[in-house]
Amino acid sequence: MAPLIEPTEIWRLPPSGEIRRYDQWLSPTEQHDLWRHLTGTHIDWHQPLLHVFGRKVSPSRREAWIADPNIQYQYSGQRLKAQPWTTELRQLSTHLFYMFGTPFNAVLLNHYAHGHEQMGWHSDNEPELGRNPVIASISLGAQRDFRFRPKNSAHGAPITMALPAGSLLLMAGDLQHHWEHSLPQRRRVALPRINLTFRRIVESNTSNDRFNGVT
Ligand SMILES: O=C(O)CCC(=O)C(=O)O
Ligand SMILES: [Fe+2]
Repeated sequence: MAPLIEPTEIWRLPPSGEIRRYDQWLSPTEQHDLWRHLTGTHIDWHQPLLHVFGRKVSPSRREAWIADPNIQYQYSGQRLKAQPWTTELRQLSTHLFYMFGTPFNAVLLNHYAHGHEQMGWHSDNEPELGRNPVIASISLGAQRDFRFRPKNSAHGAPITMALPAGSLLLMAGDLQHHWEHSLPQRRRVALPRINLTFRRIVESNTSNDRFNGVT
C-alpha cells in the first residue's frame, strides 16, 4: 500500500461531493495476496437476498459483510450477518485510517464473477452511515467501468470511469446525497472482480431503503 501517494484523478461533483482515485494503490503482489485471501476459506460469501418493492430478488453477484461485533446493518429487508475482521482486512482498514482519518468499522465485499454481474444505481446514503459518509473502495481483478449520475441534472452530466485492479476510490463530501453510482454490465468482461467498500457505521439498529428498487 502506498499511503502518501497523490490521487491519480480528482472530481468535484456539485454541490460539494468529491471523488478521488488512486491507481496502483496496491502493488501486483499485494493484489494477488489479497485476492487469494478473499477467495480462500477466510470469507463466507453468499448471494444477497434483497426485498425489492415487495419481491425477493437475488442478484447473482456474491457479497460478504465484515464488521466490528457491535455493528448492526440492514438493507432492503436483509439483515447482514457480520463476519469478524481478518488480520489482512484490518491492516487495510488501518492504512485507510492513516490516509483519510476515518476509523472504518465495516467493509462490504462484492464479488462479480464476470461482466454479466452488476450493481444497479444507488447511493450509499443509509442513515447508519451518518450525514456525509466517507467510503473507500478497493478494486481487484477485472477492470470494470463505474458510473455516476446526478439526481438533479442541474448538478452536472453523468461520469464513467474505469476502476483498474489495485485502485482505491474515495467518495466523500455530500456526494451520496446528490449523486448515484452503479457498476454496469460489461458482457465482454470474462474475468471476476472483487470490490471492497470500507464504511463507518455511526448508528446501529435502524433499517433503511438501500437498494429499494435496485439490484
Ligand atoms: O463494485 C463496486 O465497485 C461498487 C460497489 C458499491 O457501490 C457498493 O458496495 O455500494
Ligand atoms: Fe455503492
